[in-house]
Amino acid sequence: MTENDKRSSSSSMVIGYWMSDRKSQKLNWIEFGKVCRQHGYELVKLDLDKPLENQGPFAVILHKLTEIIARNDEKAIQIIDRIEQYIKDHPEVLIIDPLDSVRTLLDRYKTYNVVLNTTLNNIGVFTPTFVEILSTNVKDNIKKLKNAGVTFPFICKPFVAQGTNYCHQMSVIFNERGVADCKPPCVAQSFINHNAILYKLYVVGDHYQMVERPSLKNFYASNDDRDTITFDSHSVSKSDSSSELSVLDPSESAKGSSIDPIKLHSIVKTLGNHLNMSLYGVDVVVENDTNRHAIIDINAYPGYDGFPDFFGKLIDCVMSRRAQSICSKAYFEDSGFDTSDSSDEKKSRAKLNSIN
Ligand SMILES: Nc1ncnc2c1ncn2[C@@H]1O[C@H](COP(=O)(O)OP(=O)(O)OP(=O)(O)O)[C@@H](O)[C@H]1O
Ligand SMILES: O=P(O)(O)O[C@H]1[C@H](OP(=O)(O)O)[C@@H](OP(=O)(O)O)[C@@H](O)[C@@H](O)[C@@H]1OP(=O)(O)O
Ligand SMILES: [Mg+2]
Ligand SMILES: [Mg+2]
Repeated sequence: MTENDKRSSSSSMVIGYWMSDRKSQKLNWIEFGKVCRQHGYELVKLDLDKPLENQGPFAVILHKLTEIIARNDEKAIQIIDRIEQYIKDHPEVLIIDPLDSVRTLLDRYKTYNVVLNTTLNNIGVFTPTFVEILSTNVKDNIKKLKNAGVTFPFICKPFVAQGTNYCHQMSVIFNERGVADCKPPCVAQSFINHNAILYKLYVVGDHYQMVERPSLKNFYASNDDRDTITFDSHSVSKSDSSSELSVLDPSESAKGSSIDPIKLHSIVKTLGNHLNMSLYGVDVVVENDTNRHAIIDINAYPGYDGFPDFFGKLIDCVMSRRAQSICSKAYFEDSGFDTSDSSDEKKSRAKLNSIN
């Protein structure tokens, strides 16, 4: 009897997972195996070099494939194609999270547009003005920045948001001379002064948690010829970061910004609907003086550093998402929809949403 035969004859359902060894070590992932067993699930690591058909059957696929999607070389494309084919052939499998939704978050420009298209603006939550920079032509870029309303200082972020070794390399640009330092393809985004405090919202299905982190200090449009500052975001906003870029000028008082729990709740509820993701993180800063809340970054499957009982909430998320998907499939089938046809399912999901 093979491992797969044994599995299919046992009563536990299988969660196939993949994340890098580095990530699983960081999360102490072995512990999650125990939590899964307590809830009737078996946790099996996917072998991405082999067909998934021989490794299942899976009830759930749980992954952090950001670095493979972002790699985009021949081998990576083959791996992702194989996973997508398996998902297509097995519509009953729950995937956390859908690859298309993850792809959106891997593109900072698309991500900011998602936020822009929500109603969050009505409650004082916004995404700072941004524009995509695709060329190295400084004159054209200055024009583009002006037309979009991006103001100095602004922050330049690589298009790719996660999973590469350059995606966290950023710069703060103070003047037209600095525009030459933009490294396309990137997104230029107006800098929001926020007294060097970042709020990270970690979301696991219906649960979320806020943690406070250090952030960049206040910067002002300078009349002088100030040089561009370049930095690695991971040296600024980790729980143990102590970058000199986070130290406020002596003339500034570190007045605590007032984070609004209702706004945070609305951010999670609203983005949950728009992103179609269960595992993500939202970075928020509170603008000095106005108290408006700015969403400056959204990450697929973030670090969850400081999230209490992450594994308990993760298994809870898996189980409730499975229940939702089983109920909605039953509803669609009762309504005569073909659930193997994703366009049909989209139409009926819209109908279901309008009823709920
Ligand atoms: N528009 C902005 N205004 C002010 N500060 C910003 C802005 N955008 C980013 N920052 C600062 O730069 C840091 C890095 O930006 P961002 O969160 O977009 O990078 P990242 O590499 O995607 O981070 P993560 O590690 O969370 O994925 C933030 O933690 C914050 O301190
Ligand atoms: O380094 P941490 O553990 O904190 O997690 C970071 C995570 O690294 P990982 O690869 O180890 O998951 C990053 O993913 P990649 O860019 O590497 O894809 C990205 O999601 C960050 O936003 C996370 O930072 P956080 O937002 O939680 O502070
Ligand atoms: Mg961030
Ligand atoms: Mg990010």
